[in-house]
Order: sequence, then structure tokens, then C-alpha cells
Amino acid sequence: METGLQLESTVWVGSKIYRAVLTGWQFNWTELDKKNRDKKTISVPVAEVVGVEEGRVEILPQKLIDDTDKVFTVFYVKRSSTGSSYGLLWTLGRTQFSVPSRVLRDQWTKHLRAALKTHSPVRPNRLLVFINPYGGKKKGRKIYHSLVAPLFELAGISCHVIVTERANQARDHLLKKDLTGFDGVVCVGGDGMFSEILHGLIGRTQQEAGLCENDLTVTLQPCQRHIGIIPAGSTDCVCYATVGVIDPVTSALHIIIGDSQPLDVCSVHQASGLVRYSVSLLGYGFYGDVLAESEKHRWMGPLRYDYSGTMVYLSNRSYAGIVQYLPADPLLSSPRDRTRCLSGCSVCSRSTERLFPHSSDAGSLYSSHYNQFSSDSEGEWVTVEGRFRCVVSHLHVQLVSQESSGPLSLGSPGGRHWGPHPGVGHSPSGIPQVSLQAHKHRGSV
Ligand SMILES: Nc1ncnc2c1ncn2[C@@H]1O[C@H](COP(=O)(O)OP(=O)(O)OP(=O)(O)O)[C@@H](O)[C@H]1O
Repeated sequence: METGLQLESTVWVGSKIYRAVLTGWQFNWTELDKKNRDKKTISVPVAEVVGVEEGRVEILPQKLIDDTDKVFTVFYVKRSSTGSSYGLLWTLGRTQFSVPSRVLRDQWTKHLRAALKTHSPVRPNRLLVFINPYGGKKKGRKIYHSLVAPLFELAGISCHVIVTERANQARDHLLKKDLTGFDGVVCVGGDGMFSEILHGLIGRTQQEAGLCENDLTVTLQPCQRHIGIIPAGSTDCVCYATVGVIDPVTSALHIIIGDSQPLDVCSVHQASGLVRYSVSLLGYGFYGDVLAESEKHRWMGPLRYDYSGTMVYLSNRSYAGIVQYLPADPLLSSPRDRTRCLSGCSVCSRSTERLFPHSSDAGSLYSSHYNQFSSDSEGEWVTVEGRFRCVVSHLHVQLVSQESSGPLSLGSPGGRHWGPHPGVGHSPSGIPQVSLQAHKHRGSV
């Protein structure tokens, strides 16, 4: 039966008989028993249908097509129900339907494709893909070509792929080249690669709006182009914080169906202008030292963070300094509001009785100054002087350094356990002040 975008008919899946129904935004198929009574229904929202193909078709691990006249194959998002990542891990579901005639098969494929166009208006058509062949275990190319590209092809997304040959190539491309026609940018790499792309896109957006990124008083323009992240780095913190799992297929499926997750972005300024943007972690003290140390051991791959983390922890360094921060209203911005950390880590699962239990060090900002943080009147800067092993803070902070060493280290070491908690960190030698300003940008899968 056919009406508008609706269609209903008897179909077979293997040897079992089903009644398949397309009701515009929903596609259901219900198993029937011998007396034609409903047994079990499988429902897929049309928005989560990845593609429809004539014949018996397989995509992963490799493409196989058997163009049988009376068969069509539907691919869709399937949520995995195993392990701790319940529902967050997505796989490609595939069902092959047999129908009595070729005419009916063609009706089904036509209607499903039309429903897809109508009910998935936010899907990308054309993407610019940057692959970092150097990140993580150096498997970016393989991950993209074996797991991701076949899904994009199935979904009818055309891609312009650039395998980078140097650091900052992706950023420079986004700042200078013509981006007309691209619905989004895909990052195949880790957090460093994501950061490059973030800088490129935010910078490009400000250029196009005629805004100066170096001016702390300017309200930056939110970035309309999305960034999709295919995890192929060492820690992939931003991917984990936005998608909930580190899995290239899950990420690719989110990109295909046009999911998006707005991200807060901090801009870090010093007197002369913009230093860097960050979405995950700025490390002063411990975190900055771990990043600086780990770069020396990149040959170790992802293990470098464990090694460097241990070494820096054992060295027990602290820095004298002055930290100034602007208290936020805890009711509006508690990091324990249970809406941000997707990892279900023990820290965020604990009660909010002590708001900042991460640190018990007397020199640390949160444990020793929690009362001050919560009771200060809004809008007044608070100054803390002492020795700091690690400073973790939120959106508006100034670091007034007295004896820091090493480079300014911004980034996201070891992100998967630390999740999306924003932090602030290592002040550079000779840089007297770092202040953070939050801007909202759109991004990701
Ligand atoms: N072709 C290239 N050669 C060398 N470096 C590159 C190249 N392409 C990108 N880069 C740089 O490599 C750095 C690290 O890459 P990436 O973030 O992908 O991996 P990672 O550091 O192993 O992972 P994570 O950041 O998640 O810990 C990035 O800062 C990026 O600027």
C-alpha cells in the first residue's frame, strides 16, 4: 500500500515473514506468526537510516554486492547494548528484505530514499577530511579508509581527503583556502589535530566576520561549520567528551546523521593578544609538565602519557605564583552537575558535598579555597598566593607567574579519564598574565 511517503507491504527477512511499514519518519518491520499475528517489531527512525541499496549488499569489512531483483538492503544505526558504554557505542545495522516483485523492491528503495531526504535535513553532503598520518599509533589512514570512507560512501557523502604532510597544514588550509561547498570538516587524528582544525575554523570565522581574535574585548563569532572527529590519536579526549566512546564507526555514524554537540571554547590571551583556544584542558604545573615531558617521548606512542605522568608525579614539582580568579555562581556552573561528564567516573559520581575533591594538596586552589570560592560576591577577582603543583580552574582565570619554567602547555593529556572537565594550567616563563575568556562555538559530530 502506497500513500505519499508511506508504504506498507509483506517482506521476508531470511525465511521469516514480516509486515514492513514506512510511516514517513519511522520504518518498522514486524514479524508475523503462522496466524498472521504480530510477534516482534523492529523500529528504526528514518533519521537513523544510513543508506538503502538494491540487492544483497555488505559494506564492512568490505563491499559485496549481489544485485538480486527482489531484494533491498537497509543500513541503519544500531546501538550496542554491551559493556559500560551502554547505547553509546554504535554499529552499522544491516537487514536484507525480500519482496515478491522487482516493482515493489523499487518502490521501497524510492520511498525510503525520499523519506531520508525529507526527515534528515541536517545531514552533510560534502566534507573536507584531514588525516594526520602521524598521530597516535600512526593508523589514521587505515582507520579512515577501512572503517569510515565506506560508510560515507554508503550515505552518499562526497569527501575531499587531505593527508597532512606537516603540522599546522590543516589549520593553514582552513585559514586560507576556499571552503565553499563543504558542510563540515572531519578530523582524523587526536586532540592536537582537533586543536589545529579548531584554530583554523574559529580563525576563519573571525576573518570572515572582520573581527580581531587578539582583542580580548571582542565577542567572537560562533563557528557555523561543524567538526567531526574520527579518533586516531593517543588520548582522543575531545572525541570521548563529545561522543562518549572512542570508536571510529560510532563517530562516522554521528557525522552521517548530522548529530551535533555545541562546545564551549576558551580563548587564552596574554597582553599582546591571543595565545590559543582550548576546549578541554589548560595545564598549569602538573598537567603542563606532563605534556611538555611527553612530547620528548612521542616514539612511545600513547604510552608516553603514562610514562611522563608517572615521572612528573614522582618529581613532585611545585611553582610559586599568584593565581587570580573570578568566582562563578556555583548554582549556575557546578562541575558536578552531572550533565557534563559522560564517563561515569568515580569523581563525578560522588556527592557534591565537597565540590572540588580532586586535590588535597595544601597549595592547590580548590581544596584550600573552596569556601572563598563559594562565598565571594560575584564579579570580584580573588587572589591566591602560594606554591602550586597544579591549578585547575574554570572559565575566567588570570595566572600571575612568579617562577614557572618551560613552555606554555595547552592541550589535553590523558583526557579519557579526565573527561570534559575544563582546567587551567602551566604559565610560561616570562609571561606575566594569562586570562581566559569563554566563547560559545558550535562543533563536532
Ligand atoms: N603530517 C604531520 N607530520 C607531523 N605532525 C603532524 C602532521 N599532521 C599533523 N601533525 C601534528 O601532530 C600533532 C599530534 O597529532 P594528534 O593529536 O593527531 O596525535 P596524538 O598527539 O598522538 O594524540 P592526542 O593529541 O590525542 O594525544 C598535532 O599537534 C598536529 O599538529
